[in-house]
Amino acid sequence: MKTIYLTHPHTLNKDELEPTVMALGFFDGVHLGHQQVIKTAKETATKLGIKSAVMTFYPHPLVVLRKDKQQVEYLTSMRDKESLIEELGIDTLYVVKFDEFFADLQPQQFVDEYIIGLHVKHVVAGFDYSYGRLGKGTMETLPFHSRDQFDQTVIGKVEYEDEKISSTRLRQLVQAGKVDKVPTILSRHYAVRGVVVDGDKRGRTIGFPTANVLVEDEYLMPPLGVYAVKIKIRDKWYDGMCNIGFKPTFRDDLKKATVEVNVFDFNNDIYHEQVIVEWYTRIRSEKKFNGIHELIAQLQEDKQQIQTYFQNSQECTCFFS
Ligand SMILES: Cc1cc2nc3c(=O)[nH]c(=O)nc-3n(C[C@H](O)[C@H](O)[C@H](O)COP(=O)(O)O)c2cc1C
Ligand SMILES: Nc1ncnc2c1ncn2[C@@H]1O[C@H](COP(=O)(O)OP(=O)(O)O)[C@@H](O)[C@H]1O
Repeated sequence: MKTIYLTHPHTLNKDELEPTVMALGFFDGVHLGHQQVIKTAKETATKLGIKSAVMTFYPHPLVVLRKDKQQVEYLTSMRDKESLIEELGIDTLYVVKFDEFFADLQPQQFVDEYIIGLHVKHVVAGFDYSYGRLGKGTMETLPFHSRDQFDQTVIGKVEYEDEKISSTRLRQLVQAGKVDKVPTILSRHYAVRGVVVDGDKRGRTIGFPTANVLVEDEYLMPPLGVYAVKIKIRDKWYDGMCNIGFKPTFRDDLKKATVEVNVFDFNNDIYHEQVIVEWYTRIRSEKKFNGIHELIAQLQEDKQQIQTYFQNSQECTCFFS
């Protein structure tokens, strides 16, 4: 897959681009609803014998449209989105910088420059997709703005248990700590990327070394607590247990929660390694213990519980293989 970054006004020339079927959307998470849109674009392209493309935007439109919102937390980084979309067999990914100039485009101008102008012959988008200034363009207005240059397929609401599958719903699950419910609508476990950094060097002295993961700050994080996780280190997945918290048994000065993973059946130096943490289930809240022995007893119990959990779950998702 080729990824092309565009900033308004773009300078691509329609005559030098191959005709394509394009899926349009922000696609944060690339969940089951998004997958339906992208797969339909791919299938339509195959049927028509032309190339497939996805157009997405960065950063999230809210960053530009809502001045109070400096940063949006994402379910997928641009890198995750790219590999997930590539996995669906798409030929070209357009990433359009969502800035104030792009946000200000009239709907017709967006269609002229970013659909017709990119040699798109067929558009696929969800029923509630909107485009152009103030989101004035909708799937109802798209045929009018198309100038008969392209066709369209509208994907209806994709639901799970009578509710629309959406990035918002996924965010609510993650923020509520219900990471075990995520796979039903995401089709994989929620995952974040980060790097292993130095901690207090206490873990190894109590028999539970922990990789302190500095998570890339754009990711939405689950709430504080202890979780069953899988962690990918140097191309291999391991089971483990993770605490997101402030270590109240030892510290009362931390400003930011740490993300610490005790990796099962593992004994290597992994400082500075890039890792991926996949969230399986939340087992308890963080507690302040009366000393180190109580904490160790709890960690032994946590480990037992999580090992049993993984023994009983046969599935292997691990998308980012
Ligand atoms: C699975 C797990 C659960 C934890 N639960 C708690 C807890 O409930 N309370 C607490 O104060 N610290 C908890 N911790 C954090 C430990 O206090 C921490 O790992 C230890 O102090 C080592 O820190 P270090 O890696 O910075 O050396 C937990 C850590 C792990 C891996
Ligand atoms: N099973 C394991 N789980 C996590 N980290 C481990 C493990 N075995 C060895 N390590 C290494 O030890 C470090 C953690 O030891 P710890 O004493 O908790 O130090 P720190 O406080 O710097 O995280 C990890 O960053 C990693 O390099």
